[in-house]
Amino acid sequence: MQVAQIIVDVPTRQTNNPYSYLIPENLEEQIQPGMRVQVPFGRRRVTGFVIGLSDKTSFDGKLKKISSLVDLSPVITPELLKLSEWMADKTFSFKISCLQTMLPGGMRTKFKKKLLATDQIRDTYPAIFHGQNEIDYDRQKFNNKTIAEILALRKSNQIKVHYELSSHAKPILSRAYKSKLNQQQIDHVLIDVQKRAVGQRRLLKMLYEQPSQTFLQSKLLHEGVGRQVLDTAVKQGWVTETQVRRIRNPFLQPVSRSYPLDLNEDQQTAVNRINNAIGKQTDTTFLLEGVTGSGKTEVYLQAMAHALSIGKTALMLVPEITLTPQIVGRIRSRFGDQVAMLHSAMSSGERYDEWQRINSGQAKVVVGVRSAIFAPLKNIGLIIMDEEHDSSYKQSDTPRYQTRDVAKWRAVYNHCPVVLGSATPSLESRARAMKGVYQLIMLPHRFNNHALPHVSIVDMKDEMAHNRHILSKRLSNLITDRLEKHEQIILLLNRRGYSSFIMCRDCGYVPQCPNCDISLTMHKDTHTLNCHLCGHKEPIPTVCPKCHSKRIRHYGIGSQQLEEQVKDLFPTARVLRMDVDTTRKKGSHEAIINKFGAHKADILLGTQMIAKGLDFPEVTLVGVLNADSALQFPDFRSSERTFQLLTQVSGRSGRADKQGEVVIQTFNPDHYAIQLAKTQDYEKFYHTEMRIRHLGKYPPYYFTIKITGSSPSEKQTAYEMHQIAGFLRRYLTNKAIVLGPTPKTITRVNNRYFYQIIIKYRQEPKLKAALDDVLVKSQTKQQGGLLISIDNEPLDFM
Ligand SMILES: Nc1ncnc2c1ncn2[C@@H]1O[C@H](COP(=O)(O)OP(=O)(O)OP(=O)(O)O)[C@@H](O)[C@H]1O
Ligand SMILES: [Zn+2]
Ligand SMILES: [Zn+2]
Repeated sequence: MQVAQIIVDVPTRQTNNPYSYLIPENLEEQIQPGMRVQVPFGRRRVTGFVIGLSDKTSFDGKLKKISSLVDLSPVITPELLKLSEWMADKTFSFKISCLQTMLPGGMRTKFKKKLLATDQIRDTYPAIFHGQNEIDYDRQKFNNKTIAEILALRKSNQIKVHYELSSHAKPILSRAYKSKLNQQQIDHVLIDVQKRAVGQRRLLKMLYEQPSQTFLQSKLLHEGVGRQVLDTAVKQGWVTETQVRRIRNPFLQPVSRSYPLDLNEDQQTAVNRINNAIGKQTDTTFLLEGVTGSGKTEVYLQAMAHALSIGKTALMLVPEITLTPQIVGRIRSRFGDQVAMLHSAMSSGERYDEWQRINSGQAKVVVGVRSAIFAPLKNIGLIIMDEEHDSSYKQSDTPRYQTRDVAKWRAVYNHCPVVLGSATPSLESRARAMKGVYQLIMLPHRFNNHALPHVSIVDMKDEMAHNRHILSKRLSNLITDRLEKHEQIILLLNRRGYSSFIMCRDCGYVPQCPNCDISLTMHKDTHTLNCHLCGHKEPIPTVCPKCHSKRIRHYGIGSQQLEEQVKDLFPTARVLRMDVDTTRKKGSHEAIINKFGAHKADILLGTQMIAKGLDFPEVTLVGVLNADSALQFPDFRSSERTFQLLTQVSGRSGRADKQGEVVIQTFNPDHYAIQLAKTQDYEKFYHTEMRIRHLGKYPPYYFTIKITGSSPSEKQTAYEMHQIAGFLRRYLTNKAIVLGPTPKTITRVNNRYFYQIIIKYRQEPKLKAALDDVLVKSQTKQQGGLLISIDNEPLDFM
């Protein structure tokens, strides 16, 4: 008898290793690693992932049996199974969490399975299909013998399995028609149809040419066969009406085909080096450092094309906010229907359909955000991470993985290169390139040698003395100038660390969240004060609860207010706003960008969303309204973030023939991150920042670990965290630096108190063992609700 090793869906330390279950006899041939099953666990029934199979002989004692199958074919590839093991280890998380993370959202929760059969199979297996082409698998009570039969059919591809989300993602069915006549009969009918009945003749011709084809109604209508004609055709018995499942199409608009462009010398060198590695199947990591507008995208496209040309697939990742229709359009125009897209703004049904196209090998190019790194793509020839420095590549919840590391793991597995691309590489990556761990490829000039934009800095301290408007004199003069010249403008409101709150002008009172140590943010659209951490909401007060003054006002500025002010100042300008509020609806992000791209607006204003990736030739002015709001963060990476953001957004200006200009408004005009963004001198920034990191013993000179502990009692959190810090100091070498515990910047969230410990180290062979020990102890003791989490290479120390 065979035994399956199963990781059960019970996320605890004790259940982190596989359990063995007997495979029911009928299913022995069918169960494969990567499928999900239901198993008895204690008194419950839980889902689990089969990760391996073995012979019973090595087991004594009584094993429980697998109760039922969840999947009829593997949903996790052998590669991803292996990856999950590595990832659990690397991110200090449970294997089950890693496996779950790899599945597209919809499949993690509720879904139904449909079996789809051809007419022939339907009739051969009446006990399964009862004369239908499509049945609900879960509704039927099949015995194991029938299930084995179904699995065999599925394995030999004689039937198809389709997952359907039971709740929101219903399949889309389209009306369609199929000929009931053979060609001879059609000939016959045609004799009787009058010449004037153009529609009928057209339909019959189409049926004649493809008698076994199922025609979508939409296609027929498009071809000039009207509804009336179709009704007649059904009545006359020429066709039958049916429904077909339509694959959801996440690409809203068709794109026209594009062809490889002639590369300039730098681009050609880059492509040659990457293609060479693709051909040789080496797992080299390249850092493609190219200034904004240098043409990195074309390099990606041609390297991907090379991977496809030798029969491989390609995976390209982009940050959440740059997965703009623009970049997807460029990729799709080159590779057509081979492209699958994975993005969080897609419905779970769409994501499932795309995932399915990838899993089945139909899609050969995948473009997506962070989670797309788990696409079940086989035979990968190239992995690209655009804007590799972007913080969205690090997952902030468990499993806290860094996409870059996963990409490198998959590259090793697939023997393919990774390309990390950026105008402002992360210090980590650039430092690795300097050490020769990565290969550095530079694109130092803009395409066609267009000049980088001219950047000026406005000191808002001076400005405030005579102008209390959010737009400085210089910026508004330039806006007027551009409007006159009929050129376009982008205005960025930096929202990181910036919120719009209300304050009493008489006593200084600021409303706070009752559950968290943070002030409430004003939401004009819902007329509420909201807590961004726990979701608490309350009405906006009209009198100060503390001193009863009526002068309780709104401070700070949101993009909505900015829009109003800009419209006030420039009443004739056509203004578009892009932020979370205006992009909530599906397709709205795309609509705004298309509108701006078609020059149906003069000013595009918004938050970080507009900072990256956009390529519009008519944009010749970029204004940054509050450059330094991120600088005030107590975080060692805040200078790097600020520099990157300013360089990126400046890079939107003057990308074509016209010289671009940038105005940066700031209260810290002398800060090096701002000064160096002015000259867009990455090289100097890199060296300056590296010196600071060296002095402060920060990454990339040191590796870091953040341990966060929380409980409902502050005293207890502090006590337990002191114990842990003490243990680490005793256990690790004296070269490791253990900082804390300290309360986190926002100590109380949802009435739990958060403390943290930071470990900095260069080489610490016993670190892994120590941290595992911390986790095991915290779980077994449960310590009255103390929850511990470990973040390997955290993005911040806050
Ligand atoms: N070989 C080429 N021939 C013609 N045009 C090109 C070529 N390479 C790039 N371009 C054009 O140059 C512009 C900038 O290229 P692209 O958008 O790829 O830059 P990028 O390096 O990705 O910049 P950013 O980092 O700012 O997004 C685009 O309009 C692109 O079409
Ligand atoms: Zn007051
Ligand atoms: Zn709160």
